[in-house]
Amino acid sequence: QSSPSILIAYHSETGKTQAMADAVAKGIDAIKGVDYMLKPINEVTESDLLFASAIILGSPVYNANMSPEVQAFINSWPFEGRPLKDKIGAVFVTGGGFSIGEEEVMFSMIRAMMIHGMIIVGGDELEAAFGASAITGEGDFAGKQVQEIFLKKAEGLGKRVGELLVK
Ligand SMILES: Cc1cc2nc3c(=O)[nH]c(=O)nc-3n(C[C@H](O)[C@H](O)[C@H](O)COP(=O)(O)O)c2cc1C
Repeated sequence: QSSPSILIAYHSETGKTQAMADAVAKGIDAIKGVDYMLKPINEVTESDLLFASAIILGSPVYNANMSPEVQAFINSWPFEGRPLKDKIGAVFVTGGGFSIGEEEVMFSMIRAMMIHGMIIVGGDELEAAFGASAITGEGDFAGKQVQEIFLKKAEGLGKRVGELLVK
C-alpha cells in the first residue's frame, strides 16, 4: 500500500506564499511514511485533489479576502457526491499587514473546506492555531524574505498534518 499523500496547493504572485508553501513541505519531510505534492494552484488537477489524503491550501490576502485565483480554484473542486469529504484540510496565508485580513482569509478558506466536509486542523503551535500566517509588509517584517518566525509556523503545520495522517 502506498503512503498517504498531502497536496500543498498555493497561489503566489511575489513569492511570499510560495516561501510558506516550501516551509510546509519541509515540515512534512520530517515525517516518515507520508508523501506530498507541492504545486501552484494552476497546476493542480482533479486527480491530484482526489488522490490526496490532505489538502493544505495557501493564499495571499487581497483586500481582506483570499485571492480571486484561490476562490476560483476552490469553486472548481469536485462536489457531486462530496468526494473530498473526510480529507484533512489546513490553511496558510501571507498578508502585508497586521490585522488587515489574515485571519478572515484563513477562516474563509476553512469554511469552504468545511462545505466539502473536510476535517480541519490548525498548526503545531498555539500561535498557528488556525493555520500558519505570515506578515510580509509591515514594520520589521517588511522586506524581501518571509521571516523565520513565520516559516516555523508553516513547517509546524506540515509536520502536524503529516503526523495526523500517520496516526
Ligand atoms: C491587490 C492586493 C491586495 C492586497 N490586500 C491586502 C490586504 O487587504 N491585507 C493585507 O494584509 N495584505 C494585502 N496585500 C498584500 C499581500 O497579501 C502580501 O504582499 C502577500 O504576502 C503577497 O503574497 P505573494 O508574495 O505570495 O503574492 C494585498 C496585495 C495585493 C496585490
